[in-house]
Amino acid sequence: MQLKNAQILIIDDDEDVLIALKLLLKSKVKEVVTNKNPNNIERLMETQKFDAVILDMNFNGLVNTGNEGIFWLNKVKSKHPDVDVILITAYADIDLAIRSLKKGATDFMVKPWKNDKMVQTLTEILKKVSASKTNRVELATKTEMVGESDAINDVLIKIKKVAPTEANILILGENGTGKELVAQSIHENSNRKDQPFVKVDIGSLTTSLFESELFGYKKGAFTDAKSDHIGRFEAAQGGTLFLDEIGNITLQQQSRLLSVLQNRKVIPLGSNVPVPIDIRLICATNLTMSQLADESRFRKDLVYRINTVDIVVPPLRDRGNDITVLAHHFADYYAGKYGKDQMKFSPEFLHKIKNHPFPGNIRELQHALERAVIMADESYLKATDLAFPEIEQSEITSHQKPTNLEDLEKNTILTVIENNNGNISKSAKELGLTRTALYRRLNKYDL
Ligand SMILES: Nc1ncnc2c1ncn2[C@@H]1O[C@H](COP(=O)(O)OP(=O)(O)OP(=O)(O)O)[C@@H](O)[C@H]1O
Repeated sequence: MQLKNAQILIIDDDEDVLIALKLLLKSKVKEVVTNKNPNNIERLMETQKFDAVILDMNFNGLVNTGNEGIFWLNKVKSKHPDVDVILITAYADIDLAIRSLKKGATDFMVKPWKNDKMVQTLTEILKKVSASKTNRVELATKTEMVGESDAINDVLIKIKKVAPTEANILILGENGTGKELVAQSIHENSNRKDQPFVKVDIGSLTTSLFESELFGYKKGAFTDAKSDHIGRFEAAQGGTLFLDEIGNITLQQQSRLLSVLQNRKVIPLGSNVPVPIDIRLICATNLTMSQLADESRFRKDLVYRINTVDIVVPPLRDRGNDITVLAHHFADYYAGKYGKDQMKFSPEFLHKIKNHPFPGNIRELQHALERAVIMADESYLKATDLAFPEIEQSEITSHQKPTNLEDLEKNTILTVIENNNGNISKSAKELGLTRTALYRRLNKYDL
């Protein structure tokens, strides 16, 4: 990344430091946000994406041990491992420098810093590829698989292991979790990457289309067969065939598929000449393994055949902070697509997104963000810009809805503040509280 595109957060309780750094960096980077209170770091970093944080080490004027800096460094790194942190301190201390570097700081500066050294350090840090800074598994993929959670990292580790093999892969996961993206990643990281990747939504093929689509046909094989047509198996020759929604095919279709996979040959309709096929097979389904094991629904021998290795893609609700990371990713993407400024999130927007169960997973989040970016009047996404489709809402089971009193109170407070455009006095009045009582509740719920 180039310095001019970077967004930098500076946290220091010394106003003069904040002003000096802002003046130095303002014209060189995309955005500089300054703040005096380290307690605000978490909120700031959730509502906006930062590429680097410049962090003071001594917030308590009385004790200059630097421990506070390391405490806040740990906080930043635990939630945002990709973000570079440069620590600054007025007290040169080599032990402290080494300690902070071991704890994940990218660099360390002593006050007063030299302006050109600060700019040079930032430039060099941002130039580095993020892959070298985290233990996230990096894959060669055209479509980026965004996410920092352990759950998605486990999937990436598995992809990296299985991709170079010829093993048949079965991908399991709820709708919209990214199964197709996983299949593409496997192909793009395999030895077949320069050959075709062919996707067939096999679950939606009617009985009559099943064979002609998959195995092809010869001219005259049936009334509408005006010319020869190669099937998807042949189209994927040398590459990867991705059969999506495999759990939805009939027992008869399963037996046809099994025989092709066993013989590694297809016979196009209207022909009696078998065509040898060389494909790597990846299948996907939103059924669980135990549903697939139900023999009245799915042939056991076919399950064995398609499933040398299985990869389970976790639902979004089990991916922790990935919801925020993906939301920023889609907000940036759609802001670019629709020619808008980069979007920031209001705390209420963030709260709403973090508390939605996302039954439609990443696809639902993606659509919600696209809509929010389109509807937003300014470059600040508010909770009211966020709407979740009825179709997904109906799938939310009652136990996922907030039922405890604290959640209800929290949601009511957020809605009222939003309706009053963030005006605390008006919101307190509407809620029948004093301003202090409202602030106490905002504090209690970390809002
Ligand atoms: N980790 C990710 N990072 C960025 N985008 C993602 C990620 N995972 C999924 N997506 C996006 O979410 C959408 C849904 O993903 P995908 O089609 O791969 O899901 P799926 O599980 O195959 O869905 P279905 O079961 O409905 O076929 C796509 O637009 C995809 O690009």
